[in-house]
Amino acid sequence: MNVYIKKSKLRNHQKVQITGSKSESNRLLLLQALYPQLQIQNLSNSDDSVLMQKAVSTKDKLVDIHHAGTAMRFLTAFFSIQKNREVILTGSSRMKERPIEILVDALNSLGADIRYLENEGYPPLKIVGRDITKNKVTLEANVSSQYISALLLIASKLENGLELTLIGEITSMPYIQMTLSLLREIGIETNFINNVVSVKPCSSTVSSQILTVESDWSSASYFYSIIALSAVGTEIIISSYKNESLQGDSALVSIYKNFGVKTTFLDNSICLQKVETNDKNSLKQFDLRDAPDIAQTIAVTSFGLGKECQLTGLHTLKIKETDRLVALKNELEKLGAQVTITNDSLHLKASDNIKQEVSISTYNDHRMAMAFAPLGLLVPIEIKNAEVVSKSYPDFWKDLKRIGFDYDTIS
Ligand SMILES: O=C(O)C1=C[C@@H](OP(=O)(O)O)[C@@H](O)[C@H](O)C1
Ligand SMILES: C=C(OP(=O)(O)O)C(=O)O
Repeated sequence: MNVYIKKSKLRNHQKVQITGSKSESNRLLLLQALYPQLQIQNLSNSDDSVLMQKAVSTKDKLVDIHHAGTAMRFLTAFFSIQKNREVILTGSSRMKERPIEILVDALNSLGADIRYLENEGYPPLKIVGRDITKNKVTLEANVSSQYISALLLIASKLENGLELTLIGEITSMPYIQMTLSLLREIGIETNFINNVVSVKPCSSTVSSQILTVESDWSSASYFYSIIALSAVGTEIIISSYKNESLQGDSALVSIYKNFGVKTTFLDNSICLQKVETNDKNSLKQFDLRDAPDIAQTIAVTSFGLGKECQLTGLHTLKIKETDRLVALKNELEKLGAQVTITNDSLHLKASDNIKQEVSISTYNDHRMAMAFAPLGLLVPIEIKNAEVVSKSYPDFWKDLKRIGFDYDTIS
C-alpha cells in the first residue's frame, strides 16, 4: 500500500492517544513471563510487542519474530534459560543481517547453548535452554544496548545473579537505565557503578503488581515534527505522558525547542504548541547517541524548515531496520536536499526548495515512513509501502487523518 498525501493543513487543537512504549512493553512482557504475577496496563499495540507477547507464551519450537530487533535480542536471552527446551529463533531477511554475536558470546560464556544455523554472528539461532550458574561476563557496549538489556532482564532468574563489565563507550544508555528502573520497580536489586552493572538473584517471586506503561515517545516524535512544520499558534495534545520518563526519546522536549515547539505537561498528556523562535542561527546540532530512534524525524524536520543540521552519535543506525543513514541520504536527496553522511553522522545543508510529488521509499523501516509523512504539510508527497508503520505504530495513518492530513491510499 502506498499513501499519497495531498498538501494538507493540520486541524488545530486535536487530541491523539498513543499506546504504550514498545521498549517498555517488550521488557515488561519478558518480566511477566518470568514473574506471572505482574500485570501490565497500556501495553503497546505495535507488531513488535504483539510478536513478543506471542513468543514468550508459545510452546512451538520455531519462533519467528520478523523485524523486531529488541524482541530478537531479549528472546535469545529468555530462551537460553528455558530448561529442557529447544527453540529455533529466526526473523526477517533483514534480521538475519543484524548482528547478535556480542550477546550470543556473552550468554555462551556464561554457560548457555546457542548455535548459529546460517551465518556466524547472525540469526537464525538454535537455543537449548539450560541452568546458568556462572555470573560474570565482559561485553562490548558500543554496538547495541539491547544486548545488555537482554542479559539484565534474565539476570534475576540466574542462580547467582549477574555482573556485567561493559567495555567501550556505552551507546543508547537510557535504554539500559530503563531496564534497570523497571527491574527496581518490581523489587529486584540492581547496581550500576562505573562500567559494572549487577543484578541480584530473585528466583522465587516478586510481589503482585500492576505496571502502567507510559506512551511511546518515539511515536510522539512525528507529532513534534508536524507541529514544528505548522503555523505559529497550532497545537495538539497527545497522551499519556509524564514529566519523569524512562524513555530517552523524551529528549524531544528540549530538542524541539530549537524548532519552535513548546511542550506543556498537563495531567497525563502533553500539549505541543508552535511558538515564535528568535533564532538567527540556522545550524541545528544534536548528538543522538542516547536517542538514535529520533534521528530520522529530526533530519526531516530540519529539511522541512530549511535549516542546516548536523547530527552525530549515529553509529548504530546502520544496523537497524535498514541502514538508516543511507536511506535518509537517498530519500532527502530525492526531495532536493544536500546530505553528507559518515559512519556515525549526517550533515544536511540549509535549502529553501522541496520538490513536489516525490515518491519516498521506506526500506521496510517504519521510521522512514513516519519521519517523511509530516512533509505532507508542505508539499504533496507519496510514501511507499506505508503499512510498514505497524512495526511500532499501527494507528499512525488513522491518527494522521484525524488531525487533518488528506491522503489517498493506493494498493
Ligand atoms: O532497548 C530498546 O528497547 C531499544 C534500544 C535501542 O537500540 P540500540 O541499543 O541497538 O541502539 C533502540 O534503537 C531500539 O529501538 C529500542
Ligand atoms: C531500532 C528499532 O527497533 P528494533 O531494534 O527493536 O528492531 C526502532 O524501533 O527504531
